[in-house]
Parts: sequence; C-alpha cells; structure tokens
Amino acid sequence: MLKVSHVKKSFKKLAVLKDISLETQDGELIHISGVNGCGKSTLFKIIVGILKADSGEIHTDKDDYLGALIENPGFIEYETAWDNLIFLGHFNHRFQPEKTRDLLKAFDLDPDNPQAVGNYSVGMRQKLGITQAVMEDQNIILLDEPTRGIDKEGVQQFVNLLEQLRRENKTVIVASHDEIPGLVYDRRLRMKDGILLDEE
Ligand SMILES: Nc1ncnc2c1ncn2[C@@H]1O[C@H](COP(=O)(O)OP(=O)(O)OP(=O)(O)O)[C@@H](O)[C@H]1O
Repeated sequence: MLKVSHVKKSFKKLAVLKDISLETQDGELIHISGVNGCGKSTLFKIIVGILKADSGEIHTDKDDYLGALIENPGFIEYETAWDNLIFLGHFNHRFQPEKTRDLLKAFDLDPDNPQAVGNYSVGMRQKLGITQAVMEDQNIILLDEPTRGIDKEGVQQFVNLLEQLRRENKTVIVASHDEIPGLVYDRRLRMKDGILLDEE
C-alpha cells in the first residue's frame, strides 16, 4: 500500500505541490489528470525517491516494490533493448527473462532485435519503458504519460496489459493530461493548483 501524506514541493518560488495526500488499495487503477506543468511528474519523482519533498511523507509496506516510467525513459543508447533490460534487472536481482520476453512480444517488440535503443522510435522506446516498470512483478506501478507516441494498436496492447495487472492485484497510477481510450479506472483524480481533487 502506498500512502502519500501532506507532500509539499517548491522549486524556488514556484510552489508546485502544495498539499498532496493519497492512499492506494491493492489492485486499484488510478488516473491522475492535469494540465502540462501541474506537477504530476514531480509527484511521481518524489514517490520513487528521485526528488526529495520539502515536507510530508511517503509510506510503502515492507514487501512493496515500485516500478515507474517517468518522463523520457533513460536507456544505454548504443545497447539493444534486451541488454538494457538485463542491465536494469541486475539492480534488484528479480529479472525474469521469459516473462520479460513475453511482455515485449505482447507490445510487438522483438526481444532479439539487434538494433540499438538509440535507433528506436518514440513509441518503441515508450513500450520499452513500460516493460521495465512491470517486468519484475512490481506491485505498485507509476506510469507518467505512458501512451505518448504509441500507435492505436499499441494503446490497445497497453490497455490489455493494465487489465492483466489488475487481475494480478497490482496497483497502477497513470498520469496523463488526456484520456487513454479503453481504460476504465477505479478512481480519477485531478491535479490542480498543487492539490489532488477527486473527480467523482
Ligand atoms: N528540477 C526543476 N527545477 C525547477 N522547476 C521544475 C523542476 N522540475 C519541474 N519543475 C517545474 O515544476 C512544474 C511541474 O512540472 P512537472 O514536470 O511535474 O509537471 P507535469 O504535470 O508532469 O507536466 P507534463 O504533463 O508536461 O509532463 C513545472 O512548472 C516545471 O517547470
């Protein structure tokens, strides 16, 4: 379970997150919408620990394992997708080759593609970014504008993946400024003026 309590973050005089609280349940699919620059990526960066909040707390349970795709996924540009994923898998020793190959194939990506990631299209790169966020059975998954640059078929493959994650009782938070066709959320939140509002 992820619990965000009264998180605040400013960049110099710009107060981006004014008082953010959020508690997730297992298996929940949550949408955070909001205009460009409202602070969605900043919140995700604080949750995963890339950025430090000025105040407030982030709590996860002992067994929770976070996966994230935030902004442009960073890869080793001159290596293949597969070598990149193996490299990322070394950090937590939870890499599952068969599962990861299946995830790539479900996105119409060839696990044996000899091309370097530097030559991948925006959409291919994004699919790779989504794959690394879920390939190790992460149970809390943060996806920032996940379908950016992905074609219609790819969006449907993404929707299928999220349905699979729901069946596996994973918690997924999607941040996007627009609707992703076919996604049915359990909860919708809107980020506005530094706070999170319930859409319902
Ligand atoms: N490291 C930083 N230094 C200064 N300002 C920053 C920094 N990171 C983000 N900001 C500012 O904080 C605000 C929120 O940025 P953030 O990237 O979180 O927005 P966002 O909601 O994710 O936007 P988008 O939908 O365009 O991705 C913006 O005004 C941005 O310029």
